[in-house]
Amino acid sequence: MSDKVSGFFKRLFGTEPDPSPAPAETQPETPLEPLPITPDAVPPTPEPETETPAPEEDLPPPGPPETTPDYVEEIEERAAEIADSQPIIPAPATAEAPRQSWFSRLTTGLRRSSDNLTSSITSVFTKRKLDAATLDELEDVLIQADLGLETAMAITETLRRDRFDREISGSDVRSVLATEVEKVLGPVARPLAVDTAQKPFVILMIGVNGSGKTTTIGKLAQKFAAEGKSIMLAAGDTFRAAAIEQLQVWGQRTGAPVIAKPAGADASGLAFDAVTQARAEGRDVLIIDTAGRLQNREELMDELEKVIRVIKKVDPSAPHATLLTLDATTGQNALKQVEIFGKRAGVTGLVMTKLDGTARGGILVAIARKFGLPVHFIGVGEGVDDLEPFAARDFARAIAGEE
Ligand SMILES: Nc1nc2c(ncn2[C@@H]2O[C@H](COP(=O)(O)OP(=O)(O)OP(=O)(O)O)[C@@H](O)[C@H]2O)c(=O)[nH]1
Repeated sequence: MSDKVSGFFKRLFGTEPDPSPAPAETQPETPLEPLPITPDAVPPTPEPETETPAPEEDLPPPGPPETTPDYVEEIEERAAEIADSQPIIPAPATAEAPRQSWFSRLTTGLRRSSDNLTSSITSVFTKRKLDAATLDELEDVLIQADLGLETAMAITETLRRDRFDREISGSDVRSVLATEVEKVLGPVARPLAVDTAQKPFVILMIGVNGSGKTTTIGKLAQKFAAEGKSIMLAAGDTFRAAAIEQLQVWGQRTGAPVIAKPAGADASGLAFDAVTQARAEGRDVLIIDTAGRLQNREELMDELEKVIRVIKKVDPSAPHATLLTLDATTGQNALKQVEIFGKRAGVTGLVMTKLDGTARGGILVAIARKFGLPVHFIGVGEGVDDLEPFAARDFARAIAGEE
């Protein structure tokens, strides 16, 4: 595990990210002229801290006004003012922070989940010998930690088989927990393989509101840029002006052009333009953002299907990866999200974010067992280094509280 610059350390505790930012679900009717891409439209905020990272005091409230030409003009003027007064200096989000290995950041990030589990395990294992009542209690603890019934049963069965009526400590149980969790996660821990024969390799980012799509795109763009890939971003969350600006900030940091239109523009039209342009420019990777949508909103899921159909008009093999971002703090609801987004949008892989903000990290195990979809990345903070490829063993050890 290599050391990386980290800026998240001081933010890990006491920050409970908002799991349900306001939906922006009204589809405006009036098509607007494309805005010129203005990569310097926003100040060089190191990383988005809230759902609406741009200064808000000048902005009208979100909603229908975002779609008016006046509003768009105002944004452009404000962007120009900011650009004049403030040079954009792309900087790593976490430049001044101490270096810390990914494993220790993972452990710190998952501390709420692991503390929850290990303290419950310790309180169950007060007796010296393992009996049936203790096993039942343990099963309840594991189910409450969102690990899922099957994994909970697998763990208690292993203990029943190997340790029944024998002396056992909390740390023995934690080690069985780590082993069983790793068994479930091993097969799904698969890196996101970018097929370099595809120019561009199109990644579509989907998920419910506030699950971390835009932030994840920024972090991925940073990783791809560091690998020397030529990237393009598409601000397909056309519902929210702030999301467009947020992506433009990431575009500046990573040197990636951002295809954008004013808030309210048609998302599928934007996706079409983006794939066409990325193809014409021979880009390696195109990452397309989408508006957050609740999986139970039929019309919004229809719209997502349309975006995919339109992408296929330019390249029938695209999107080459459809990544569902899951906010770990949503717990059991994440299972429903995987099921419905999977059916409607053909999810090819998962990214789980905000594992640092919850005691419910065990949900990833339940999801892995139920769907077997590849888990490509996990996020344990808002900083650019807080997203890493998913490693089953590290996660299993961290959640079981094993150092
Ligand atoms: N603590 C923590 N916060 C995160 C993580 N990933 C994203 N966030 C934060 O979650 C919030 C929402 O992230 P966005 O990327 O805007 O989410 P989105 O899915 O694009 O949101 P919509 O555009 O509303 O659908 C932001 O404040 C992010 O900084 C993470 O791993 N940990």
